[in-house]
Amino acid sequence: MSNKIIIITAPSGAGKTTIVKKLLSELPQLSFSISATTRTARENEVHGRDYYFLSLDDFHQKIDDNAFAEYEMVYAGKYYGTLKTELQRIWDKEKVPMVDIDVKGALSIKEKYHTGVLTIFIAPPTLDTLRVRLSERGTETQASLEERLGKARYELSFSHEFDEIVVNDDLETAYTAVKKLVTGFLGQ
Ligand SMILES: Nc1ncnc2c1ncn2[C@@H]1O[C@H](COP(=O)(O)OP(=O)(O)OP(=O)(O)O)[C@@H](O)[C@H]1O
Ligand SMILES: Nc1nc2c(ncn2[C@@H]2O[C@H](COP(=O)(O)O)[C@@H](O)[C@H]2O)c(=O)[nH]1
Repeated sequence: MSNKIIIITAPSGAGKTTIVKKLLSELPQLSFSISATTRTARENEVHGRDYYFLSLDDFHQKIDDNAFAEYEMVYAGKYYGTLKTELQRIWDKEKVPMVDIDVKGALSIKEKYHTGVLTIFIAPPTLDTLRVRLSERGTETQASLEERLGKARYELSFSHEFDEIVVNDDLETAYTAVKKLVTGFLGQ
């Protein structure tokens, strides 16, 4: 298999992680690209499964070593990045990295790797829906929720830069649309 990459991006709360998890459970050709981050682990998150949780010093060292395919300061002064070694680890298994990252990071990878990259933007039906979903997920403080919603307005203006846009209103409908795009890209 050639070195393909699938990127799913969206404003926080649009549902990309929900869709990505289901794709990973149904398509064994895919493997989750584990990002590095300087944010602290949430309850139930495991180092090396959900993220590589790094100290700020370690993250800076990897920036200096040019170890990232892309990285961004995404929220609350915390860095998130896709390690080149992570993409290679997945390609070495003859699988396709499933990359779940923010909009700017997605645009960087698209620009850097050009061919063999499928980019899908998951759009929320409305900004109000995002607020409800993030509140009900129960992971955000009032301040972090407002930060994510503020960024969402900006990120939505980049949706046209991606190969495909899928609106996640009804989850099953959105998932079916994304799966069709992914299997088409994988050549099935
Ligand atoms: N179509 C949908 N209808 C209703 N709720 C949904 C739908 N899709 C996802 N959700 C719920 O919305 C919340 C946000 O979804 P999810 O965590 O997948 O978003 P995300 O885009 O990955 O956010 P983040 O970037 O912050 O990780 C979750 O609680 C999820 O169960
Ligand atoms: N640019 C990157 N963005 C990333 C990466 N890994 C995750 N993310 C995005 O960060 C936010 C917040 O995630 P959370 O786990 O704190 O809720 C979310 O939008 C992710 O998609 C990455 O490597 N690079």
